[in-house]
Amino acid sequence: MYNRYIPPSRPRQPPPPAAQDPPPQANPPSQPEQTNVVDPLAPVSYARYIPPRKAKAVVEPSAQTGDHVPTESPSPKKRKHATTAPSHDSSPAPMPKKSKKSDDVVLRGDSDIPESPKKDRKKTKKKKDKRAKEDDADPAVPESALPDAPPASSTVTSGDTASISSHTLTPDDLGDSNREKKSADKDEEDFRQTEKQDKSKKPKKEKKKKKKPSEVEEEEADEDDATSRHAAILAKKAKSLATAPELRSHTDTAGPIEPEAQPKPDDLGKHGLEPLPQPKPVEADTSKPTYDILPSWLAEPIRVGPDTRTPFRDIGIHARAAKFLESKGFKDAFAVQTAAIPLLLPSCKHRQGDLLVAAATGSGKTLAYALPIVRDISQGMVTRLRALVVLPTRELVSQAHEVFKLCAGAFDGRGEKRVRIGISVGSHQLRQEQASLVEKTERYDPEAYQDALRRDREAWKVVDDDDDDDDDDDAAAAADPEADDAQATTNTTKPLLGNLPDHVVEYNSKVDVLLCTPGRLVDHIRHTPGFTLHYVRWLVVDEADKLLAQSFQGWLDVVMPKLRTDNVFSARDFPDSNLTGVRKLVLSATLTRDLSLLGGLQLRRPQLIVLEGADADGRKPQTAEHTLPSLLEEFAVRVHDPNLKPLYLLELLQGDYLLSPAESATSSGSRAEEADDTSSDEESDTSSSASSSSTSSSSSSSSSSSSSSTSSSESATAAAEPPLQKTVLIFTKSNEAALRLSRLLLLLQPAWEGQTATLTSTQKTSHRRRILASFAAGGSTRLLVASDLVARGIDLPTLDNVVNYDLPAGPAAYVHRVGRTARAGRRGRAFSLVEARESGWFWGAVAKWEGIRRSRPVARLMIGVRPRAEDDGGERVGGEEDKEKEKDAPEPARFEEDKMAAYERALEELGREAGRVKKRS
Ligand SMILES: Nc1ncnc2c1ncn2[C@@H]1O[C@H](COP(=O)(O)OP(=O)(O)OP(=O)(O)O)[C@@H](O)[C@H]1O
Repeated sequence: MYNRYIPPSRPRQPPPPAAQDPPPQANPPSQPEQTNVVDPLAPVSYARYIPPRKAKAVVEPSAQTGDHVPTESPSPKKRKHATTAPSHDSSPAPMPKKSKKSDDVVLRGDSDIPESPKKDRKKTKKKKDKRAKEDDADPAVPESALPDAPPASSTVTSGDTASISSHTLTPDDLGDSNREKKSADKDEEDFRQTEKQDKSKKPKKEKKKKKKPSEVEEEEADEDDATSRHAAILAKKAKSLATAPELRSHTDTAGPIEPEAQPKPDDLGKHGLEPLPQPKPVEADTSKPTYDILPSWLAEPIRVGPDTRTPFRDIGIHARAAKFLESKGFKDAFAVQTAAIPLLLPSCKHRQGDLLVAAATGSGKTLAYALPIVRDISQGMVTRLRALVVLPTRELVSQAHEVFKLCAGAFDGRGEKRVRIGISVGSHQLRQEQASLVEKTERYDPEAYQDALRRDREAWKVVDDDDDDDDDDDAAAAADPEADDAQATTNTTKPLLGNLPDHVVEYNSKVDVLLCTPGRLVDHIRHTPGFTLHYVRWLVVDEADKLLAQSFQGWLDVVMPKLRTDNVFSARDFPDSNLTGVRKLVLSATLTRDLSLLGGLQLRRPQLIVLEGADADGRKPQTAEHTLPSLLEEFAVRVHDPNLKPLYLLELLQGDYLLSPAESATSSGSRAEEADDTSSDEESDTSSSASSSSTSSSSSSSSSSSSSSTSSSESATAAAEPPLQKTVLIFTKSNEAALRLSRLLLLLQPAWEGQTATLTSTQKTSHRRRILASFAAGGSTRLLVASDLVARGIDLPTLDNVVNYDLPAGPAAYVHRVGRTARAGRRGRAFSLVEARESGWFWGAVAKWEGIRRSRPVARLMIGVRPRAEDDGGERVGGEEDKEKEKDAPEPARFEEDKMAAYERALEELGREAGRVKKRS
């Protein structure tokens, strides 16, 4: 049943148009009426909410809606649908017709037979209504009976009533008068809302329509179209509702839909239910994970126990060289040397290819590659650049330089070529280095001279031809390093005109082996005339994980193509074997197993040597990523209060925790105890200014000289404090932290003044070298505070203790840091100060990580004085290892009061000194 809400009468004048909707540009505010009439949206919104008017006429007296009927009806003239909406008693002639329609609705609701009011409709309307009637009569209307696409525009006429009737009388709805009533009520509500919104517009529309009845007729015709469209849509819905149970029952009974049991494509099309295109099902990945398909050389490395020792003679080093080595303290070959050297000698006829070595710090990797390389080169006659050794830092270059010089001495005999070794680290100007690496001479060669002359003339011709755009080309060449490379190649392969007649310029390498940092190597490749890699047959990448992981000016991309080209016939032939090409040696204590990184090296027939013994718990050895020296002891010192960290360090340095030199020396073949200056009588082949024999004992700390302001009590303490006997390398997180800690230690212990040094990357290279030499040679320096600069590769044979005052950035850095001690078969100790917030990371990623192979677990060390539970008298618990009850001791460590007071005074003094430095700068 439908009801109609007739709004109460309102002021008749329409609201000012400008106040509600800003008028469009074409209709200025001065013509509000016209604006309303041409508004294209108005009829559409109105059409959507037209109420079922006839029904309302029938039920108007109903008590349900009676309350809403206004006492005063608006004038018929003001209402647009005076001819279409029969809600008002004063409606003119169409009113009876509408009443009849209303009756029809009621009838249809009861009898399921749609009766259409056809008589006063146009011909088209009749046809469409007839079709709608047929649809209603038969819910399973075939698709062919559906109406065509609806017209683009539609207006509302009384035909809408029929459409609404059709909606309420679908087969499913029939007999459910309550639902119909609710639906009608809802429609009525909607209409009321819409009517309220459109009220201001209606009177004008009505007025206009009254004036033009023909327009009203047209609108009625359009509304008929809309009606038929609605009817078609509803018929479609009815049809799909009718087929739905059928489909559902089919699915329920048949279980999963078989391909043949699915609805026919025609049916799916009818309902718009065509299946969407689906992606192909993903096939299950049956390939093996990468760790299972590692190349055999990586999966099955050559394993060697760390304690293996073999006389050099037994691994192919001839007697004289072996004797020379023995005289320098290298009696037997270490494990890694025992495994590697035979594979690199020409006597090895089997599988001569590239070699990768993953062996602990201090295991003697440098000698393992230096010895066979020098031996090979010593078999030749002419000096050519035959070996490139790339290292990440200057310090490592100069350290490896010493080992190569030692080996050169071992193979410097009758019938052998004296091997010349050069370094390039960027500490000198490029021009200086160029002069030390390449020699420029002139050779008499008329034929080559004529050839060079011809090329020279051709080059000038080309220059003349291209004169116009010369500038552009130069700029492009300058910006293109490849062009530089090409030019450098031409310079070295084709002789240039000399200054003397019939003479050509000739470049000769002054070195057989070049030890270099990657950046400087790239500089020489690009900018040094005559510098060529054509004859290189050894490429060593030491500390390979670092060199491959960091770009270093993309050095590998520059170097590798140079090693591929074979411009000079048989230039890379090995003298006493049938091998040719470049052999690559890749080494590190933390060697990467990342094949994508190693791929850049284009390895040929590689083999991997892994230095490893039994695990701490005696299990079968397994390949761990990193291996620590077997004689290294590790300790974790729990720092309860980070503010007191320097006191923990002081306590550690003064206590009995550190290893003494007497304790660290073992009988395992170490040459540390017989350390002497092996290089003093070596002739230097290069312009290197390295003078490792300097053993200046002066403290290097820039701030270590000032100690005058220490208090008398401190001086007294200092006088009582014996000088340090043990050697300690303390790592901090930065240069600044190293300087500060170093100064603080001296303020706390002035007696260590001449024994403490600081090493940072901000210092001059020569200064750093002096400090390191002093420390390595067992000079007066006992305490070295350093940043990570010396964490990797630096060989300090007499160093017994390492302290991680600040923890390193990662496990690999830890391995390299602690690996500065316990080298070459000596014992060593490493202490890490661990704050509470670092504890989880340290134990998880370092101390208990399976990726680090260690011969014994990391021990816990408690430092300081902690109150005893019973008497608060204080109990010294330092030195007790790994006691479960002390693991998470809640109460912080205490330090004696005089130590605390001295610490506070030292901090104050440090603050004052920092203030003075600030003022000065
Ligand atoms: N056969 C040997 N006999 C005695 N001492 C040796 C022998 N080989 C090497 N050494 C000494 O062992 C120490 C460590 O050698 P080296 O620096 O080559 O180790 P490494 O494996 O390269 O260490 P790192 O990974 O830290 O760079 C050096 O002091 C070296 O002189």
